[in-house]
Amino acid sequence: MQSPIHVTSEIGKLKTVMLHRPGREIENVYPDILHRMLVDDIPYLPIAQEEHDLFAQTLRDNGTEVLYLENLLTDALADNNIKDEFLEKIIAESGFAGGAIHDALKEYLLSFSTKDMVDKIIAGVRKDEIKTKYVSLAELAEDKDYPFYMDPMPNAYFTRDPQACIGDGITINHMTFKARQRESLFTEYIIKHNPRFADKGVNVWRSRYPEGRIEGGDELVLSDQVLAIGISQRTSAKAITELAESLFEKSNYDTVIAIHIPHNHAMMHLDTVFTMINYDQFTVHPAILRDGGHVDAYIMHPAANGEISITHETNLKEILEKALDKSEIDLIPTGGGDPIIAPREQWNDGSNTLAIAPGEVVTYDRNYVSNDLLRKHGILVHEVRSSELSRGRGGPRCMSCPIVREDLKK
Ligand SMILES: NC(=[NH2+])NCCC[C@H](N)C(=O)O
Repeated sequence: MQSPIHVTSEIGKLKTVMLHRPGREIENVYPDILHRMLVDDIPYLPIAQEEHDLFAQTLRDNGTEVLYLENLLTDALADNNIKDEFLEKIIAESGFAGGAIHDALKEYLLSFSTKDMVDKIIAGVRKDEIKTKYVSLAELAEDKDYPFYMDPMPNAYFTRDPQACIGDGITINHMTFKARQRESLFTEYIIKHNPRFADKGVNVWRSRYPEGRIEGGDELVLSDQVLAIGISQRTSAKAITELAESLFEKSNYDTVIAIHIPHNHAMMHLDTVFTMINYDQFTVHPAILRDGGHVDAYIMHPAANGEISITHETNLKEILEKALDKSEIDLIPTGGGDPIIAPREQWNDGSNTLAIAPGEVVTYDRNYVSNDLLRKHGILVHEVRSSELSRGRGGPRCMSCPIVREDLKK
């Protein structure tokens, strides 16, 4: 049976992608919680939606089927028992496993249609929206000034991170910060219960329950055998080891390249500093390279008795040439490597390109220096508007989760 998931590279023609159109969750962010919500500013919602619609249209115009997370989840919850089970879990993961607040939240959420309920869960539930049967101490005395029972999920439009499709399977991710951890429960229900995926033989390489932290922004599918992954603020060595073990045992993958990157907010994921855009071309933010183009990378392969061999290598070009069997790799520096332009454009996701076919990418219009340079290197660039979307600290790659890509010609 053909799996409904098929991603054997970062660059094969993008056939199906999952997005989330930003909604009311954006307007539930206010200055005091910016840090906790992992954003630096508050997008202006109507324009963010307009920009997002244009992004989705650019993908459709280029032959990509666009699926929306909110619709996939709604369809996954069509059966009332499953919907009930999901609600119990999401309310528990929001901090209320039982009690008066749990009961009131459940009753409130059940009063919506399933689609509106999904939108509401993403948007967040304010304390003044519900009435509890009796007043608990928690209600009276805990976080008195905090306005939410269920936090908004303003990062939901970065569909890249809660999961990642690799080969005919998926990792459903244990995300790092509380602000995003509930997002991958959506993926779990979509894979288990949406008719498009349920009982279709989708391999779950790693579920969201083991402790090690991992996010899709760190998972780069370089080929049908090679995965690159960031050791980053969001992805731990423990999770990478577990994923490598699972892939080596159950899939075609025999090489995992773990690349250590700085652990900070500007470079939270590998895809904020490094993306693949053609058979032999990559964008790279010069700040991750030491003199001579060196990084700290650990190359993992299966060894005898289910063990894993690890070698430490540092020359990024050579690592990629060897892993992809290319005689020459072209590393294109974000912002041309200029000491001001490079970090400025990287901050607004100048390295976060989404390849929609080999040598063809979608990027933010604001990163014009990087975009011009990509064109000089022969890349076809589709620019999308980015004034508001970029405020969430993610670009076209972060905003998209490829579900199906065409295989590359060998
Ligand atoms: N794949 C990515 N680079 N995603 C960016 C996610 C940005 C989001 N504000 C976060 O901190 O989680």
